Amino acid sequence: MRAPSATDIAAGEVILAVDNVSLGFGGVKALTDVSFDIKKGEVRAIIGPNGAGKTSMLNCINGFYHPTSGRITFKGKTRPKMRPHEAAAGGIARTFQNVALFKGMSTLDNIMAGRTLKMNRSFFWQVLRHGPAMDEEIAHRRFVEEIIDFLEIQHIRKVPVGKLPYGLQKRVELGRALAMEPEVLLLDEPMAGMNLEEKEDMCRFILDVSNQYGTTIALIEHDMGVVMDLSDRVVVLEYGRKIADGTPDEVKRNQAVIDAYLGVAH
Ligand SMILES: Nc1ncnc2c1ncn2[C@@H]1O[C@H](COP(=O)(O)OP(=O)(O)OP(=O)(O)O)[C@@H](O)[C@H]1O
Repeated sequence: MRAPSATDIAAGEVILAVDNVSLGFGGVKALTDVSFDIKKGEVRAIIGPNGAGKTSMLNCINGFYHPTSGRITFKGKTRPKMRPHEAAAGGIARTFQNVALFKGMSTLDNIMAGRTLKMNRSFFWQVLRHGPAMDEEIAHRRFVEEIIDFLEIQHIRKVPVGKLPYGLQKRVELGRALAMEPEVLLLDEPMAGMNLEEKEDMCRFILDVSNQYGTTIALIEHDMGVVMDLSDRVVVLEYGRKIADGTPDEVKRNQAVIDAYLGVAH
């Protein structure tokens, strides 16, 4: 989907690094001194019990929160403080735990909304829908149609997303994130609230995004079967601290992880 550029990191190299990141809300320490990296092209899971700091970590990575201390490096450069739309324009897109779409708008328009970041023509030309802006809009629409085909949602392209079953809404949200042509895609509980069939479909699309487009994916997921099937590496948080990091098999056998999920006090 995305053409390689000279500044691209090679597959398997670190594309994003989290170094000693801490985040506090008043007296609550959501994250304490967390470090891990994400390699280009991998599927990286972030797991942990409720309140472990997983969403806070994604929010730090996409600029929604600013770490109290520590740093985040993206493509070899320390990330300055930035807002989510700046992070998205820079190549980091995300989806949310609860679907965040324009419910009254169609599937097509929601995905097109994700594309606005890529639009170069001035508002003046866009309003006129004339000349260069028209050519650009046609190219963007073609790109969005490709995503719609890829996600097999042609049959709902005109349907307002508020009328769609939950599983399909999550798929549209994935489409909107893909419309930004992200280098790193952050997925916050992409299977939450889905039935088994919807989960299987979503798993397949996530793997296809990874395999066909080489998009780097970091995901938070509670379903351990899904995590073990999808991920190349898993980082585990508990009470805002990293307690394990490794392949799914390594993490599954890690005693601290077993204890955390069984609720054993440390
Ligand atoms: N905006 C906020 N203000 C105050 N405390 C917060 C805020 N966001 C998160 N927290 C606290 O930070 C800690 C980590 O929360 P976070 O949502 O990151 O965990 P999580 O692992 O994503 O949990 P879950 O699996 O339940 O979604 C929790 O104690 C939470 O209450």
